Amino acid sequence: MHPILKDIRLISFDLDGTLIDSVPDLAAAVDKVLEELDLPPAGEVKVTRWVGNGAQKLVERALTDALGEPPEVESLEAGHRRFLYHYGRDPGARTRLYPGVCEALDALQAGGRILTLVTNKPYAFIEPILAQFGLERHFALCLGGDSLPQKKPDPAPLLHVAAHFDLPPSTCLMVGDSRHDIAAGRAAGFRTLAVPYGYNHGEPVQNSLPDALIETLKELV
Ligand SMILES: O=C(O)COP(=O)(O)O
Ligand SMILES: [Mg+2]
Repeated sequence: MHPILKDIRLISFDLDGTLIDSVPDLAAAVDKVLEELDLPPAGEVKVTRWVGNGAQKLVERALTDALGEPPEVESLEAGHRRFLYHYGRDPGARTRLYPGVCEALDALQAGGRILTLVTNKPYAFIEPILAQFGLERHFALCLGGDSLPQKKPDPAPLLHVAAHFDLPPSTCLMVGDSRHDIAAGRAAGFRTLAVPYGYNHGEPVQNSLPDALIETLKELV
């Protein structure tokens, strides 16, 4: 067992870039939106740097890049709607689990810890993706980026989770791939653990000074 788990009763996992490599499907949906607008495709390398602040922000970054200036409000809203449509058709088609995810979730759950999911991804996509990998039974509570008025890096989703289970934040751990996970965790009073293989706007997540860093989730258990 990793030493950071001592006294930890609840763990909140980030989804994109932590449990799943979702960029192939996110990039495909972004590129469909751009294609409908006769704009050039963005591709996976750019999308990897844009993931992390939810679907609308992803579309805004893609449109800004393609247009050379921020989109009008109406174009952004339309692009966001088209993105949700395209991504929602099969959100897990080319998405893969990272190594060690199943083993870690199984072992942590068997060890009696409460597992929760706190992602900035829209809530509607969580269940189909978890179900595709047989992971839905692991999580006692899932929050999407649109579940509350605030999303990570705001601490509100994590504070909501801790309060829901009536636990002090100091007994909770946030596990994520980006500076938004570490900032939210720290602001909520959670302990923080980072994985380096995900998406962090092209910056090493170590720069956010998490309490600990592991190479894969296998190291947790
Ligand atoms: O949808 C996003 O932008 C990122 O989602 P995440 O919070 O699961 O990394
Ligand atoms: Mg992430």
